[in-house]
Amino acid sequence: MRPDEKAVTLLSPAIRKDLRSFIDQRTLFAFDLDGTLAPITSDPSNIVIAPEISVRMSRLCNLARIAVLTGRGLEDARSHLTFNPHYLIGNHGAEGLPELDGKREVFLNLCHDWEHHVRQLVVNSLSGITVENKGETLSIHYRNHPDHQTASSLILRAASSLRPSPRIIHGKCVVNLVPAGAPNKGDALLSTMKQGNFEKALFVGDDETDEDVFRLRNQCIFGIRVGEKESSFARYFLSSQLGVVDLLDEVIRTLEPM
Ligand SMILES: O=P(O)(O)OC[C@H]1O[C@H](O[C@H]2O[C@H](CO)[C@@H](O)[C@H](O)[C@H]2O)[C@H](O)[C@@H](O)[C@@H]1O
Repeated sequence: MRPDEKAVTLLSPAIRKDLRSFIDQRTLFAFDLDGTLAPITSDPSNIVIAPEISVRMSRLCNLARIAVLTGRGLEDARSHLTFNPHYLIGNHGAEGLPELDGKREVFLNLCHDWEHHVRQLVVNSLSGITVENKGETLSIHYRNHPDHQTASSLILRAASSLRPSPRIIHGKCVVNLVPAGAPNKGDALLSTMKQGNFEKALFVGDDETDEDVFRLRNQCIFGIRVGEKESSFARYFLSSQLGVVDLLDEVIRTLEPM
């Protein structure tokens, strides 16, 4: 890391102070994966959690309870993790919660049908568009199409013609289609807190799907967004993904016995 990068990746004194007085060993520490634990890359299969983050996450797993809440499918997410979280929730909240067992089949069938239609409507006619069918949800990526605006409008038009209508979540060069009524990341975090009797949680995320947690505006959740955004509901921000290292250091320092 260059010295000028280091300056902007340090936590602000305000977050540091609030964080120290909020967290303790009984807090659930929840993290998003893409854009938070791993930097964004052009190929979704090539993400890498940096060694500086891996080593700190493994340490944190021994000090407290850790959850990863990701838009990826569970098995895919697991294949990229370098530590073993105590809770792993996939598909934006639609996979991995105990209360979802009976709904899996319905979600899989819906996504199978949507994938078929989306391929016919956009993928076959536009270059650089890929559909990631993750079982319970679909992600339609347009990062590799030369005109992002045109690609996203065409994908949105196709998505809004699907029946039954999906919930549409925008993301980084991606449009996510989620079955209506499936839990979102906010629901998933609250459910995991209840399941494990956690009174408080810290959550770090970077994207629209993570706003479902920030939007709760729950005093028991310390929400931190990676990357400032005016319209975000998050209370705290890190200027970039590199700031996660300093955040983890602060958490570990606060939790470790003196
Ligand atoms: O909730 P997350 O863990 O942040 O997952 C959100 C989506 O992440 C992946 O797509 C995004 O990251 C890719 C790799 O950096 C990038 O190439 C892509 O443009 C991003 O949209 C993943 O592929 C999706 O399934 C997740 O929903």
